[in-house]
Amino acid sequence: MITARGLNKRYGEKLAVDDLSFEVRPGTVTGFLGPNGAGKSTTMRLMLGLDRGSGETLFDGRRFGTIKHPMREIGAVLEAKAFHPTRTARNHLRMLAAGSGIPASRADEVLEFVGLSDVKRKQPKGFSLGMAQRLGLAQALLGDPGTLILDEPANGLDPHGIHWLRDVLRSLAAEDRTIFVSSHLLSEMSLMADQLVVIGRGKMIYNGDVDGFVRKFTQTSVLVRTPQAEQLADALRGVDRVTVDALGDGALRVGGADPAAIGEVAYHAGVMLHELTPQTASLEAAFITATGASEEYVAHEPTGASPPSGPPAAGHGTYGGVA
Ligand SMILES: Nc1ncnc2c1ncn2[C@@H]1O[C@H](COP(=O)(O)OP(=O)(O)OP(=O)(O)O)[C@@H](O)[C@H]1O
Repeated sequence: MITARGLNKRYGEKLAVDDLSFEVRPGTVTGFLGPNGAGKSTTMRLMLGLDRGSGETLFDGRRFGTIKHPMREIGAVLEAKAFHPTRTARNHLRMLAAGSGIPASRADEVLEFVGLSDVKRKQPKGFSLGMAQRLGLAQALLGDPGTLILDEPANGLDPHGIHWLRDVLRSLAAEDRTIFVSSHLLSEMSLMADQLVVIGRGKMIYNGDVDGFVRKFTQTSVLVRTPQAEQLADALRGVDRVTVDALGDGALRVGGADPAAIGEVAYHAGVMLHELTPQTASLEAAFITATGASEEYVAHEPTGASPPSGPPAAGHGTYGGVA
């Protein structure tokens, strides 16, 4: 169990982490989500005592700095490619193992586990980002820790690699480990996480399960098709808190009422229905609603002509930062 209380970090005038408190429970994958620059990496560094700030993080009741062999309890990867460039992957892990009283044979085990056996005698400087991420995970797992803290571990992995990572994290969580993993991408988090801690501009936006996040930040709607669209729209607009958008061709998008309520209104108005379909809100939509106002870096639409070359500038709601 990780317990973070009142974490704060200021860079000059800027409050990068603003009074964050949360818990990460064992047996679950907890996703740490936020747009670029939200403060995820800074929070993780604070948790591990690698950055000065205020607040406290306890790992099963103890601060990181008081744990005798941290590698055996907490596996952390905060930066991909943080390896000695010329030492082989295997030697890199064997050296770390020796420093923590872990048998050297464990290096080969974890390299096999992350799929790097074939390149274990190679130097990480030639590794792709995806391979470096796998080596980072191998390093984190070296001491068979009960807690994992991973900053953007899916960054650089191909779709196959992301599915592999999801399966790995889920199976580690199923062994009752505590897994805290950051990403700025909803698509990844929705695959991997059971629980979410969502931040924007250093502040807590949401802390709870993935479904609850979608429910809280999206307004679910119902698609209705009827040959009497105008008549039904009039009847529905008379109901408190119901919103109706006419989509054309006899289709309406209705918010604020479930299919049963819409069916009843239609029945009483003498309207025949051809379709009544709840629209499931995506995690992506929830993320944009939740963090839209707190995005740190937003590319703006060009005001004049399009740039002479390259892709068009991204609009609000994309999180490809322009740091
Ligand atoms: N060493 C530093 N000096 C000054 N400001 C910093 C420093 N490190 C981070 N920041 C600022 O603190 C804020 C949080 O940065 P952080 O890297 O923690 O965000 P993040 O959520 O990890 O972003 P990303 O998803 O882009 O990695 C940002 O506005 C960033 O510019």
